[in-house]
Amino acid sequence: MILGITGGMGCGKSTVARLCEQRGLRRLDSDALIRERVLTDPAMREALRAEWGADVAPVDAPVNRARLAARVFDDEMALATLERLTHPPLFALWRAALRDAPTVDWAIEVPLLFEKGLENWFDFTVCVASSPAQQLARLEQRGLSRALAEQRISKQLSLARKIELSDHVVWNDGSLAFLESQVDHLLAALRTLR
Ligand SMILES: CC(C)(COP(=O)(O)OP(=O)(O)OC[C@H]1O[C@@H](n2cnc3c(N)ncnc32)[C@H](O)[C@@H]1O)[C@@H](O)C(=O)NCCC(=O)NCCS
Ligand SMILES: Nc1ncnc2c1ncn2[C@@H]1O[C@H](COP(=O)(O)OP(=O)(O)OP(=O)(O)O)[C@@H](O)[C@H]1O
Repeated sequence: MILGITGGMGCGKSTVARLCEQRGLRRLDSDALIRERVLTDPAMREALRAEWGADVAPVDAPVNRARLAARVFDDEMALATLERLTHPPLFALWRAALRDAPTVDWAIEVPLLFEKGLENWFDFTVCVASSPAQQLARLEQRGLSRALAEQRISKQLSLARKIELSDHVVWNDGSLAFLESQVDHLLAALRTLR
């Protein structure tokens, strides 16, 4: 079983994926793969330097993600360029992981699952959702300003549309215990469908 976990930024995708992992699924976090495997690749850093300069992708230091974010999230062409560079290596990493362990159950976090038409990778899609107030509060708590959070959220499909498109919805406005009980119910239901 391959679960695709999507949802609003900061709504709790990673938290749900970790709960799935604790319940025996293997987890892949697309943001972490981009950060740790894709943006660290020397050829990628060179491509980013050619596009946005050495203050974004220095020769002797890691890519400055805050500067890169500032360049792309207010410029649609720049965001498209970054996605064109980073998505193929991300998909190659997914493919290799799935190929190496074809019989395990997977929970894959994919922020842009519907935006990029990635449904066919997954047996089931799950949207993790919360109220806008809760979403912004959690993002602010993590140090992202309200303005930057809203700018990034505006580049994604609306949460309402993600809810409509997904097979299952986990509502994460309450306690962690409530979230855990929803994940337990969901996995029990999905396991009977296999
Ligand atoms: C711009 C970057 C460097 C900013 O890094 P940063 O550490 O600040 O954020 P991080 O990668 O942890 O992403 C946090 C959240 O931002 C949102 N986000 C990331 N990329 C995008 C994007 N292309 N479009 C809309 N929202 C995005 C997602 O909700 C994600 O969960 C980074 O997000 C990036 O390289 N993005 C492009 C790759 C991508 O499209 N990733 C999503 C693959 S499904
Ligand atoms: N039910 C909850 N109760 C309390 N805190 C929570 C709950 N769910 C998530 N959080 C916290 O909210 C923050 C955002 O959650 P998480 O990182 O799982 O979201 P995300 O959707 O993966 O975010 P991003 O889109 O930025 O990758 C984290 O600090 C997490 O610990």
